[in-house]
Amino acid sequence: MSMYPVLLNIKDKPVLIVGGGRLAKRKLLHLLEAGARITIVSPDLHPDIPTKQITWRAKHYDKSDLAGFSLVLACTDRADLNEQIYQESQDLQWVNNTSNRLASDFYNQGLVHSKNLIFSVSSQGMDYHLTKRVTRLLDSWVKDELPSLLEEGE
Ligand SMILES: C[C@@]1(CC(=O)O)c2cc3[nH]c(cc4nc(cc5[nH]c(cc(n2)[C@H]1CCC(=O)O)[C@@](C)(CC(=O)O)[C@@H]5CCC(=O)O)C(CC(=O)O)=C4CCC(=O)O)c(CCC(=O)O)c3CC(=O)O
Ligand SMILES: NC(=O)C1=CN([C@@H]2O[C@H](COP(=O)(O)OP(=O)(O)OC[C@H]3O[C@@H](n4cnc5c(N)ncnc54)[C@H](O)[C@@H]3O)[C@@H](O)[C@H]2O)C=CC1
Repeated sequence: MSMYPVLLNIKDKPVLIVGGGRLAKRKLLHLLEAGARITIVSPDLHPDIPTKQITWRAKHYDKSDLAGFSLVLACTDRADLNEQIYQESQDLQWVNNTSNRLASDFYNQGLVHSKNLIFSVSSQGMDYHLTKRVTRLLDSWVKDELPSLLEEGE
């Protein structure tokens, strides 16, 4: 069985990120680019997180934080807590557990943007190192080769 890939129109939709570290920053930037309304629950925030563009709950996570969010990213450095967030979510909530792919409702993908095109890479959770390598190769190809190939096709 394979996973089902989609593009979400997430503009103005509320998204919860639990944890405010390096990984949260990386996932946040893609979500902000797509216009999501982000709330972060974390006692601290990575210095590169743009505080003016998010709502920050400066506290430790508890279950009540999940209320009102369909999409949740569990990005803390505690695998047990990320798992707890996944377990405490309701049926209609989708949780990205970043420390255990086997207890996660959705995965992020390697992304390359080029004008209106989005190229995404996924190993369906099997090998993120491979995904990272292929994404880098794809990025070079999109920059170096694609423009001339598109010109030829015109
Ligand atoms: C299932 C998934 C869920 C999700 O995160 O959505 C997942 C899971 C896990 N990743 C882990 C670790 C790392 N992942 C990366 C990198 C990326 N990981 C990404 C996606 C995904 N990772 C999803 C499936 C992807 C697929 O299907 O192929 C990318 C593509 C996109 C993104 O992260 O946005 C991005 C590369 C893109 C780019 O760079 O372009 C690095 C390297 C780095 O950070 O530089 C490390 C550190 C390695 C190290 O330290 O050696 C761990 C162990 C955690 C632990 O040990 O605790 C788990 C948990 C597990 O596998 O169960
Ligand atoms: N899926 C992926 O792509 C990757 C996953 N990881 C996983 O992500 C985890 C986090 O990594 P980093 O962001 O680098 O760690 P980090 O240490 O930079 O950030 C962790 C954050 O979680 C917060 N946190 C801790 N306890 C909390 C609580 N009770 N409530 C709310 N927030 C809490 C901390 O305050 C901090 O802001 C790693 O341990 C690893 O399991 C790491 C790299 C890639």
